[in-house]
Amino acid sequence: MSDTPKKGWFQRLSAGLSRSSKQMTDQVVSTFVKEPLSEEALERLEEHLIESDLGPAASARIVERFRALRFGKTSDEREVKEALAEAVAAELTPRQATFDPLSGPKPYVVLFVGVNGSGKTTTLGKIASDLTGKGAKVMIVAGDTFRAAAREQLKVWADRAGAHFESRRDGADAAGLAFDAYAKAKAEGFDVVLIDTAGRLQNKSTLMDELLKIVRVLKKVDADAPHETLLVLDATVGRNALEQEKIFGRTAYVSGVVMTKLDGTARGGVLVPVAQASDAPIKLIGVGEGVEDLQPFDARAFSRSLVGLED
Ligand SMILES: Nc1nc2c(ncn2[C@@H]2O[C@H](COP(=O)(O)OP(=O)(O)OP(=O)(O)O)[C@@H](O)[C@H]2O)c(=O)[nH]1
Repeated sequence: MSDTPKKGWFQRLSAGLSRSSKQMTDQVVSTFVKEPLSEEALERLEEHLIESDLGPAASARIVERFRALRFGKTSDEREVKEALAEAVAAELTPRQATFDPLSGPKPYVVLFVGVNGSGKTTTLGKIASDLTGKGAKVMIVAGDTFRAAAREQLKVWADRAGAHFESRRDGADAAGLAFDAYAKAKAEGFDVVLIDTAGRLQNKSTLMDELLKIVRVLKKVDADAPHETLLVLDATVGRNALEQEKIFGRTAYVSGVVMTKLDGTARGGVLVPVAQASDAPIKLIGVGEGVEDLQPFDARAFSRSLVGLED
């Protein structure tokens, strides 16, 4: 992730966000390039921003910034895009934070939560590959003990990354597995422990009970564990991501949000209301299926890519 050369990294981000940037700028830019800034144009801008899923509150603030700019007839495409990027970045910059499991206590325990299909397993696998690539000793724990397919998929990622893999079968107690795996990781000098969790029935209390139980037993080993709880949200579900954030954010003590599949949607702007609704900052984003497509969240770079500007 963070070791990827900056240029390639930005290009991947822009390629991933191309559908969103087209949606964001096509109408917005043409509105302002063709005519001077008017109340009517500002109203249309607000509509376009809301259609791009930026949410009503942020859209209204962005429009206010545009009103203050007082574009004349001469405003060109670049000027409009720069202003839009700056306005989006102003919304997102306070909501970014870094994910750095190698600078904390060892073993650094990261819990992954989110509904099935959100990209949890893939995100965990990409992080594992990045960390082993940096020479870290990594353990992956398959906390979804009910689904053989989930376990197998995770095992493939563990093998690919060269990470140690811990699992149990057929609905074994996930908290028991997490406790034993963490104790082993501690005894054997692992740097990082990545724990996948079940994501079914996100609205049912049993799932939250199971998550809380995992957290409780990890704290028996170290009161500060898990050191990070990443909530993985799929951008393609649009504003449903806000609902998921609410459900998990309420109970799971989320410390960071990962938004995946930003390449699979024209509505990448949804990151803005999610970032603002969440107590936890955005730490990583997924813009494709490859290992290099999981990137640290950089509000400025994201905002520039979202409107189709270069770095
Ligand atoms: N295009 C794209 N696809 C992604 C991204 N992240 C994950 N995926 C794909 O999304 C699908 C679901 O990802 P998983 O990692 O299996 O999701 P999960 O949350 O673990 O779901 P379960 O395996 O059902 O528990 C897979 O086909 C991934 O390859 C991304 O950033 N971009």
